[in-house]
Amino acid sequence: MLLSGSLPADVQVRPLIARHDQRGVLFELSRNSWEGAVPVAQWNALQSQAGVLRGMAVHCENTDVYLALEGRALLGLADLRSDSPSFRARCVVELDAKSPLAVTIPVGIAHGLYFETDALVLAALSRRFDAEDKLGCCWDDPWLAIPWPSISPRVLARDQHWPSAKQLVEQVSARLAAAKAADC
Ligand SMILES: Cc1cn([C@H]2C[C@H](O)[C@@H](COP(=O)(O)OP(=O)(O)O[C@H]3O[C@H](C)C(=O)[C@H](O)[C@H]3O)O2)c(=O)[nH]c1=O
Repeated sequence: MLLSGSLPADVQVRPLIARHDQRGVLFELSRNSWEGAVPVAQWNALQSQAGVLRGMAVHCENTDVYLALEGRALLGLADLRSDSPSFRARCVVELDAKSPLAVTIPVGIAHGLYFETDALVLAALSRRFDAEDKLGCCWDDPWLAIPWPSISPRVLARDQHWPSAKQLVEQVSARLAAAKAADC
């Protein structure tokens, strides 16, 4: 569910259909035939306690898909693609295992995950993990201005000392251009 702000272009939020019966629930996570489906190269599970924030990260080669399997988390998003029609669009989407959503995050979108409760979040990656394909900025960078609710998250010291989001935009532009050139 979109909590606040506006969704950047190309970010896809797909509600997953829960099939309940007396045994519990089953829902499909992904089908290759769904529009905009991401070919998955790797699956990750992220488990954290309430109050933790992971990110903000931005990838220039990898598309991520996030969904909550247990608990609730907030996904803060911001469009850092300077040539995007929604450049600087930012928002917060709630991932709730009770009404699951799959959120697809294309390249160039900064994202951070705040755990509202203890939670287990699944991430599908379109490419295998490459530490070089991870840039970052602070979750509360004023230029980024993600419309988080009032939170005081626990973050790694590393994630408090990234360059500013404004500087990050230039890095992202250069990397996206290089990735596009390599594809041609
Ligand atoms: C993503 C990944 C990480 N790692 C290793 C690297 C570190 O030693 C350790 C923790 O990784 P990292 O510090 O990158 O994790 P987060 O900062 O929580 O990042 C995660 O959450 C933010 C929001 C993201 O967007 C990242 O892509 C996502 O995976 O696992 C691996 O071995 N494989 C992997 O696929």
